[in-house]
Amino acid sequence: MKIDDNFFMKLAIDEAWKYQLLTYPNPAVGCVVVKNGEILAIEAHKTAGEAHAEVNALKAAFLKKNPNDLLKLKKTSDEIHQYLIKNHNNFFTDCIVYVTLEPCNHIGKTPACSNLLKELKPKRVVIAHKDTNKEASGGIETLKNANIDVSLGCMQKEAYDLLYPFIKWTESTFVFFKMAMTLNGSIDGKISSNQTLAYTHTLRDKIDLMLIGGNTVRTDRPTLDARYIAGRSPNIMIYSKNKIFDNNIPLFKIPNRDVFISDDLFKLLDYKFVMVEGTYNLMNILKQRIDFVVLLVNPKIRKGLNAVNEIDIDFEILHENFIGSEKVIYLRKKD
Ligand SMILES: NC(=O)C1=CN([C@@H]2O[C@H](COP(=O)(O)OP(=O)(O)OC[C@H]3O[C@@H](n4cnc5c(N)ncnc54)[C@H](OP(=O)(O)O)[C@@H]3O)[C@@H](O)[C@H]2O)C=CC1
Ligand SMILES: Nc1c(N[C@@H]2O[C@H](COP(=O)(O)O)[C@@H](O)[C@H]2O)[nH]c(=O)[nH]c1=O
Repeated sequence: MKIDDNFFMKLAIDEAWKYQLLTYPNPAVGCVVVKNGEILAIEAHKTAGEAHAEVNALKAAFLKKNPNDLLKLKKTSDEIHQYLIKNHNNFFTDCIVYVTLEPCNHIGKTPACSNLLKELKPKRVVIAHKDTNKEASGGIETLKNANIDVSLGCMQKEAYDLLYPFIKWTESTFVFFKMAMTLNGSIDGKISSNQTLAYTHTLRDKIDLMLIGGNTVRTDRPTLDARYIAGRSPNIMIYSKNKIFDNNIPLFKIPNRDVFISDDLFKLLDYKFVMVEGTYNLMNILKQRIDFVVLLVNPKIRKGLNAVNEIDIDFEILHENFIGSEKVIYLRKKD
């Protein structure tokens, strides 16, 4: 294996995928810091409002070599920025920083990463993809103006796949289809472990709208909240021609959220970040509208409903992660 820019950038991309969709409305971003060939930090942006990937990585890199430094007490992005700018002691001048997205150039909920890098003056900054968001872009210019060597375009295709949900929800609506199954394709009953259900509930907590099929509501009588993480219950659209559902189904009893029944899929376009919880009936109906499929696979074989259907779709695997001993697979339909 060649230890080159692609190698380090791949580490940054893989780290960012661990938080894919969880950073909404921000993009998933990863960052690696290398000092004289040694990897000091592999970090990511984890949730909106908290430190960006670069800030987490620069902090971790500095602490790797200065483990008792007061920096370890600095928690917020603001505090880390200010501390590093005052106390970097030229630590980063022989470092290369790999980042999957152009460092932000604006002050949002956190200060600008381009300004921090400008002050720390790493030897080189390698960037996979330009920022598509006009408000935050311009980081490359800022770094170049500070005489920092910048390379752009390393692993751009992979970085684009990583960035795609952000591009889509910024411009219009990003729709992903979440489905849980066993190895032999059973889709009914409790398939996922509690750890994977907590991941599902974390997604429920982040989205603007959940779409669910009418049969699922009638058969499963679901709750569709985020109780595994004590999170926010999503607003729900039930896709059905039928306007009457049993009011005693638990999902109707959850306070502080909207539930509506509709046969109009254009309603999805009123939202930016939509999760469909479904299987093959709904996937077939929605196949032209789905951006990603998020498949949760529990490696067990069980008897159960194996939703065979007149369905024919080819996918590209974009990424795979483990959640404990289960797999989460991110797929995109091939054209
Ligand atoms: N393992 C997992 O992750 C999951 C498993 N499931 C299971 O899978 C089974 C199948 O679920 P799934 O494939 O998601 O889909 P569903 O069978 O729940 O949903 C399909 C829905 O589409 C509606 N529909 C079809 N055409 C139209 C139209 N033209 N206008 C309006 N509505 C329309 C039907 O509505 P109508 O009500 O009018 O018939 C039907 O309720 C469920 O019963 C559930 O048990 C479900 C979700 C996740
Ligand atoms: N069984 C199953 C899923 N099933 C989905 O969860 C719904 C039930 O939600 P709730 O009533 O809130 O528990 C069910 O109708 C279906 O949409 N999802 C998963 O990630 N893993 C699982 O094992």
